[in-house]
Amino acid sequence: MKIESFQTYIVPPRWLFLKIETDEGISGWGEPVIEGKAATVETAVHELMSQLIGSDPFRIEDAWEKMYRAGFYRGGPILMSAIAGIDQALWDIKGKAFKAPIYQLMGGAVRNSIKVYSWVGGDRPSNVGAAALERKKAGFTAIKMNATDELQMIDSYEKIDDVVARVKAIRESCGPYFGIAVDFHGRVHKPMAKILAKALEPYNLMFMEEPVLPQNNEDLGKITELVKTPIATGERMFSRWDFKRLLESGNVDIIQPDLSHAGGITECKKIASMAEGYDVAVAFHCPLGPIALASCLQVDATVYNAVIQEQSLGIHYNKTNDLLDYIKNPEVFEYDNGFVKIPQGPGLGIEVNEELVKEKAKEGHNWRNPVWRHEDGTISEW
Ligand SMILES: O=C(O)[C@@H](O)[C@H](O)[C@H](O)CO
Ligand SMILES: [Mg+2]
Repeated sequence: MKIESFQTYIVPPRWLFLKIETDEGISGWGEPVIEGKAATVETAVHELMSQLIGSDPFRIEDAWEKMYRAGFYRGGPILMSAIAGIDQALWDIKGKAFKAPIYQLMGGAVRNSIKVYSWVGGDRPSNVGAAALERKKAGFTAIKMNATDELQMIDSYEKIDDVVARVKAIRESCGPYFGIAVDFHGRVHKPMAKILAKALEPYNLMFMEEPVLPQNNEDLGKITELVKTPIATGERMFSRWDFKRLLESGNVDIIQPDLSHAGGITECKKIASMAEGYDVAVAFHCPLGPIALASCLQVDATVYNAVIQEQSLGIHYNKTNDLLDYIKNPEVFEYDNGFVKIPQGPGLGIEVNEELVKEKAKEGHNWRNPVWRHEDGTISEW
């Protein structure tokens, strides 16, 4: 079998899909995207794919090493996201060719399903508390919320009180054992991160995410000295080489590589194995589309230390939304009591609705991260 051709599709709300075709009629799908830079990643996909046309799609490790090593420059969000989507599509092809779900080709399953969390938003404590309770009633056992817009180096204790009030509202509406994760989103500078972490500690969080920016990961030790709360980070780290120092530091409890940003199925399985050696858990990051989610679930099936899966389906997970619209078999994501079952179909287990993808690609998208500014006019962390 040979890789014959490929197409990329920029589709709403902010995604990029890739289809790779072989000379034997089997094709596979990937989702190579970094939010806000879809067109840049698309260009990288085209450059990388030009070196794969004509090669054997089953030699995924070889394709990965070629994309990673032969280019001299390596790593970072753009290249690793491009590699990620190509890698997913090659695994999808291989699974379909062998008529097996990808996890069967990766050593087989250690679990049948994985716990998921939903995201909740809202400015007022009462709204956030009610939104979390709706998720709980819909079957979720855990949610994640953003802490705040930004906390600058020195900032107001009023903002700290506001975050605490929202977390308290969820704790009160959903009870003592409901999972609450708080995403600091790298928006909280170190001096205030210490204060916020301490203020949230009494609420028994499931985890605190990106308490500092990944560029400042050495400061995680300052946080772990202060609080017992599990620390999660990794959505902006892109390879084993990015994760190795973090794991060696001992200052992380849950890593969150993204299957569409960090080199795909092949690389994320390896990152997860490294973490297992440090007794560190994995919660794959995935605020993305159906191909990314399907890829995560295949790897979750094989990773012993995977503890929970992010996914962008919320309270309406059993109704129509962007993620489900793009596939012909939305029932493949089967939710039950806060868990989603591992899909069992060949490859990624999803049937992409190609007609709709083509239709939506005519519309495309121009999604950009919003730009925020502080009172004094300076740019805010997003
Ligand atoms: O943990 C999350 O899902 C967020 O941090 C998103 O990745 C971020 O807003 C970029 O889309
Ligand atoms: Mg995050």
